[in-house]
Amino acid sequence: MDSFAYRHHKLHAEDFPLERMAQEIGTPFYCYSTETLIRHHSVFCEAFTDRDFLLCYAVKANTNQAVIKTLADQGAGADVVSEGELRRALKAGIPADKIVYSGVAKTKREMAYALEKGIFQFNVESEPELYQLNDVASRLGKVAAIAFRINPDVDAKTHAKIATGRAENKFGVPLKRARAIYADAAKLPGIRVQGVDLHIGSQLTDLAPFEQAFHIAGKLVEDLRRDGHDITVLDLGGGLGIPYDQTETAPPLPHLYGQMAQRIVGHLGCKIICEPGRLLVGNAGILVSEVIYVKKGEDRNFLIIDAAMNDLIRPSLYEAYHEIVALEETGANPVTYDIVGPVCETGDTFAQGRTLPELATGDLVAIRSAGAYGAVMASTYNTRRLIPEVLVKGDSYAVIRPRPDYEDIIGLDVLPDWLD
Ligand SMILES: Cc1ncc(COP(=O)(O)O)c(C=O)c1O
Ligand SMILES: N[C@@H](CCCC[NH3+])C(=O)O
Repeated sequence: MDSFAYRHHKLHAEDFPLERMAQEIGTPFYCYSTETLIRHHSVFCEAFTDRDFLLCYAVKANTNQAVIKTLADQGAGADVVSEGELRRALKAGIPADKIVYSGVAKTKREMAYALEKGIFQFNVESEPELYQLNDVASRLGKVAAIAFRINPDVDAKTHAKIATGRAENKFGVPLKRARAIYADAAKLPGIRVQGVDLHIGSQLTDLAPFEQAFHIAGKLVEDLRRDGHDITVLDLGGGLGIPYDQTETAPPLPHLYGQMAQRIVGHLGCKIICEPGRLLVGNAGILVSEVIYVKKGEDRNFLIIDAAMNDLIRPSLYEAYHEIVALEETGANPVTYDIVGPVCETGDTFAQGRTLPELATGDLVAIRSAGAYGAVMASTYNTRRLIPEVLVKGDSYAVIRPRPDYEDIIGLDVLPDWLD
């Protein structure tokens, strides 16, 4: 098993008391490992040693305040896409000058907030956004440091819903118009052009699309410098994939990604920014759930667990594979199950045809690789409560986000007088 997998034996290690946690907290819950977060952060940074490098954790992957703080304490910056994420990153202690702001639809309010905080860079994705940022900055007497996110029209060879670098995707400015757009930006008093940015998609399992995109970005940096722009920053985005299925070949490790990046763009002497999200947190988290019923269908066994699509939507939304393991290795006979949740949709299925030791009501299972795009994409569908998030450090754990009371969900609705 490679160093990026959330090590299975950890589930049973004495210092990782999942069964006790389940009793104390109740299921389902997310559990994150401090040790794994720190290891992933350092492995990624080591891939870019000896150069001006900033890791900006894409906080959208997991916005748990303790997770962000753990990475902030390691020196991570942040990639944010909303005022909420910016507030979270600042609250976790990430200095504004280590924060980049991505996203296709930054509002005036969000721009003003980020300018007031003095973030390192706006990654601008369109001309209208450029002009609006110039207006907001000028009004505040500020100058916004920017990179344009370019759309290199590269196929990231990942799930269509998370590929972002093709011409038909909404992201970035078209490469063909990039030089003209940079020329326009250079004339604006509220704007200081400093970089080039890209992000071609998520869960990439092959280096080739990255390499293609980095070539394009590198060539653009050279062209822009020839046009007279002082380009000092190259933001390569995130997207490096993680192993979800241990039976498949693992995606390339960060040191290979780093070597490739340095080979393609190292000579430019730019400050390199990377925005990994999933890679840092994905395999640092699991979702622990309890079996409610085992139900015999016409031709299959359903393992009905207390977690559902509203807690972890990736299998329903992307047909994503997550390994599911029994917490106790009982040695019971293997049984093949469809593993489903309680929500009233057929899509509330975590896995089909999985073989596990025979399980019964009350047994615990862990859904692995659930640290990225898990809790952050949760909803209260079926009026289910958001589930607790727990951080483990050594032999202790802390509930970072407790399970809310039902009244805290239901009481959010304020009835008008005429219904009172
Ligand atoms: C602009 C940007 N940067 C970084 C990321 C992080 O991607 P990943 O979690 O795949 O590393 C994303 C999400 O895909 C993104 O949209
Ligand atoms: N939500 C996606 C990743 C999206 C990346 C965001 N830019 C997933 O679970 O795989």
